[in-house]
Amino acid sequence: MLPRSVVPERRTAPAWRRPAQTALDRTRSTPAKEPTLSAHRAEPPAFPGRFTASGVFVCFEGGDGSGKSTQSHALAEWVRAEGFRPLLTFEPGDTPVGRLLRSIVLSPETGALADRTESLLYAADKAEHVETVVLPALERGEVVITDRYVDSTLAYQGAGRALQLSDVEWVARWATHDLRPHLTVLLDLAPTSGLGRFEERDRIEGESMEFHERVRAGFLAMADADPDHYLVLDARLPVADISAAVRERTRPFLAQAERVAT
Ligand SMILES: Nc1ncnc2c1ncn2[C@@H]1O[C@H](COP(=O)(O)OP(=O)(O)OP(=O)(O)O)[C@@H](O)[C@H]1O
Ligand SMILES: Cc1cn([C@H]2C[C@H](O)[C@@H](COP(=O)(O)O)O2)c(=O)[nH]c1=O
Repeated sequence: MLPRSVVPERRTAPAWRRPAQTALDRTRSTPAKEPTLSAHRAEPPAFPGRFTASGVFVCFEGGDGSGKSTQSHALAEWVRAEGFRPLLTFEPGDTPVGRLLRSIVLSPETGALADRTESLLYAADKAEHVETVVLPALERGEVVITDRYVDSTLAYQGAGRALQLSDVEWVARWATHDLRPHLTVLLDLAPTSGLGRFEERDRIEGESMEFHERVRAGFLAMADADPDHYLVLDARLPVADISAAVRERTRPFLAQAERVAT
């Protein structure tokens, strides 16, 4: 090994370490460089939200059993029929490490977890998901449809658990590069109805009704605060009616997706 004094200082990263420009670099609200550590200390960074200019990012949110999976599949089918490429995905668990995280957070055998541990495990799943699945697909101009995203952690860990919402949000926004869906569809349903749609309960579904009521209120508050990016639908409506409303709100965004070559 060379002594430190003769190792030339590298002022810029070598080309192989410099990331290529991504869809995220071309978002509408883009601090291209991470603030320095001292900047973080002086002024906590705000999270204004970043929306990619390529591809379309649609998210389904709502309580357990509200119909997210049914509707995400229906939207993906329609997107394909319209001549675009859908990428159907979900949180937690749609990456190799995410599968392990999912089994930890959802398996009843895990038992009690510290609220912060649970929050960080979900955040880790999101970080991996955004970096390896969501962003690359948006970069390719695809229509990414995710069953749950950051709002789920804001509702379940932020409103449901005894954690400071702003802390949960900071971690989740940081984990996801503050990437936001162009549209979030909130399927609103009373927890008694949603949980009544199936018999088995995972670790989170097994929480009290008060917990699930706080989660529902958390989702509704987020949608209320930002109507431009949310579509709230009554999840008791017939499946076909919900699908039609979702298609109508999604259609204008397809202009920024890549058509499949024919
Ligand atoms: N609009 C609807 N009306 C009545 N039943 C519905 C409706 N949408 C979905 N369902 C039924 O409710 C159950 C749960 O639906 P689905 O799996 O799509 O919900 P989910 O929100 O993805 O659930 P989870 O939170 O467990 O992931 C399924 O049996 C599905 O057929
Ligand atoms: C993404 C995310 C999810 N959860 C909870 C919500 C559900 O109870 C489960 C996921 O189960 P699903 O059948 O796949 O919907 O996890 C959460 O608490 N925090 C999150 O960030």
